[in-house]
Amino acid sequence: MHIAKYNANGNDFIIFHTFVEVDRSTLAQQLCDRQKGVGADGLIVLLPHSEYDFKWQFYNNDGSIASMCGNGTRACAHYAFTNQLADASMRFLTGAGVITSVVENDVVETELTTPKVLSESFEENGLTWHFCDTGVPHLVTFVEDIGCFDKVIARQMRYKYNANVNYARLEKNALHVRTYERGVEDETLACGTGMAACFYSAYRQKLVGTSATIYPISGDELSLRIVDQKLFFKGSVQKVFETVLDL
Ligand SMILES: N[C@H](CCC[C@H](N)C(=O)O)C(=O)O
Repeated sequence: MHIAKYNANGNDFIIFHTFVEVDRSTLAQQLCDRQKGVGADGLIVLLPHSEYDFKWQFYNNDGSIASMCGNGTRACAHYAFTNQLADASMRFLTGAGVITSVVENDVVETELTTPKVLSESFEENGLTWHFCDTGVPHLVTFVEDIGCFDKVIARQMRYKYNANVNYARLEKNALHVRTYERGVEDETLACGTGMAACFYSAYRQKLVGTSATIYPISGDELSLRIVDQKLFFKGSVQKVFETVLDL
């Protein structure tokens, strides 16, 4: 099995393409295991599709299926273009709907799904939470010091609301974001839909304009912009290696 390992600003993925659509939850757990496998936050499998350039299967590293993955869309778009599976501008089907991504060298911009507010903002654990869906559900809280990211609180909120949990610090027109990711069950170095949820929550409160620079804990720089209620997420991706596994 030919696979590629991608790094999307600290969120890392194993990617391959195939004609065979089967449940790959167990394979995802095996390949994503950082001690016994290749190691990654998720597995992305590209499959043929009659209407779009391809469709994908996305698995978190615990084998759970997620409908969307912002960083994953950028990595798999680069993979698809590099492997001549799609042109530089492509449309592919995810569990959250059709995604458009555009590849330009190592920079990829994805038009995410239309964001949805999931509840009124609320207080819990001494913090104000905003709840939205940017392809998957995200809780967002704004803090003065991103160092106060509390994994115990994040884990508790993740299970109570079955959502990813983000702490964000606003700085002029930039956001610093830390994310506890559902399905990884830990903080990841970057979470695309999480960064988008933080930007969208800040935009709705008029804390940022129609675009902003976002810094995940990896320190990389990404950008988000909103046009006619559509979110555009842009940043670099890196193919770390490709190899053949005798699976
Ligand atoms: N862990 C997420 C899916 C991956 C999201 C993240 N890796 C991204 O870049 O959006 C969930 O199960 O809701």
